[in-house]
Amino acid sequence: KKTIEIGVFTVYSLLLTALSIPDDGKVGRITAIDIDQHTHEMGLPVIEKAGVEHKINFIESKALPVLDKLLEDPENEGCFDFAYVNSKNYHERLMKLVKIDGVVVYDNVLRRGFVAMPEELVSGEEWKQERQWVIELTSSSNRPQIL
Ligand SMILES: C[S@@+](CC[C@H](N)C(=O)[O-])C[C@H]1O[C@@H](n2cnc3c(N)ncnc32)[C@H](O)[C@@H]1O
Repeated sequence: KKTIEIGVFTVYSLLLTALSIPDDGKVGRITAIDIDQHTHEMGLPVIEKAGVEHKINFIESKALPVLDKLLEDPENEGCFDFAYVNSKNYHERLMKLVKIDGVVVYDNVLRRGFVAMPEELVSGEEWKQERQWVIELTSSSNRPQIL
């Protein structure tokens, strides 16, 4: 019901979330953050056509300050059911904001398939670290679920 999306771009995934959550009459159930308002505006006509604009609270900003601001209010801890994100930089904060039985979806984490390869086939320290992070993240039993 209550979701957060970091990195909206031209609203492809945001539209799907907005169509999927129930329309319970409450506005702004999706907190959508992007540093670039222009790409969001490109997708806005589609959001309007789908009739889901009222569900979205778009914030033009870098994501970290918004997440920190949310966490200043203890009532926001564990308040999100779902998060959609494509960078590991927000992980620690999202673990506080998303409820215990919530779901965090990481987009773009297959990292050129490196996560499925033996480490010796992965070239570059940065990619090795990314690979290791994804493996640890997805094999941990921590809640919320990481998809
Ligand atoms: C790969 S796109 C997101 C794709 C989108 N989720 C979709 O399904 O189409 C990444 C987006 O992250 C945004 N972005 C990059 N750095 C950011 C930051 N520090 N805070 C918020 N948004 C950021 C970019 O402006 C870009 O729109």
